[in-house]
Amino acid sequence: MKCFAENCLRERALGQRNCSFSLKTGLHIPETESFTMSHYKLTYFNLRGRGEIIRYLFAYSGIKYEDYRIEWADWSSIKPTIPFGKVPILEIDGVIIHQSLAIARYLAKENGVAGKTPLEQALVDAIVDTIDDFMSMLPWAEKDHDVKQRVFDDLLTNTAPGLLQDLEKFLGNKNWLVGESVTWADFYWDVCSTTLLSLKSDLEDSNPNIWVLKRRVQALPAIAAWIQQRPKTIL
Ligand SMILES: N[C@@H](CCC(=O)N[C@@H](CS)C(=O)NCC(=O)O)C(=O)O
Repeated sequence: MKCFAENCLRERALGQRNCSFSLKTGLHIPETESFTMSHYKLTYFNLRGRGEIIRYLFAYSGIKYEDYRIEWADWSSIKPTIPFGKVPILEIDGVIIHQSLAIARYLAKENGVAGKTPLEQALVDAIVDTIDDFMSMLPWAEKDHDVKQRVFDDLLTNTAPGLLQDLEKFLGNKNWLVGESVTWADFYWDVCSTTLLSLKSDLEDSNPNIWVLKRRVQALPAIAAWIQQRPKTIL
């Protein structure tokens, strides 16, 4: 039987721990024969988009996963097979989780970057949701090119600076957005700000501390390696 002792979960996912679980004693028993490594399959498009925060968490944790990237041409036939019809989804040993932030939060909890206490976790979630509120206002799927351009310009010029100022204030002189160590809120800031800068590079001209934070995230060895090796896509 698989061991679910808390301190074994991460090592098991990494394939570093072989253990089983005694129903008699409730303790884990280091053994090899019962060991099975979870299989993770991420399904998304060939974009950073809403899949990238999940890829960051896999990169940071070192857990192996299948990074399945759907071709646009295949999407209409794949969509009906996906629960709720949207991606990203993450399959873990046959269980499917949908919603990018639910997936990311799960991986963050499993890998110790969700915040150290319930209060920190609430603050991390609040920052992620605040950034996500803005990213979700951008009309990604708008068909009318002129309307899309106009709304993007308006949001990036008139709304984004206020958000960045608020984040700068929240961060203050701290190294990380929440607590004493990196959390997935820092990852989400890096992922989303990369997209924002690709749309409007002069956003970097003010609010210096949040851009220092971005460089701090990108300097984490596992994240730096992922950025270097990931497929190059526009978004
Ligand atoms: N809130 C969802 C949004 C999911 C979503 O809208 N996904 C888009 C791609 S970013 C999608 O599947 N679009 C294709 C479609 O709706 O047919 C999440 O964060 O996962």
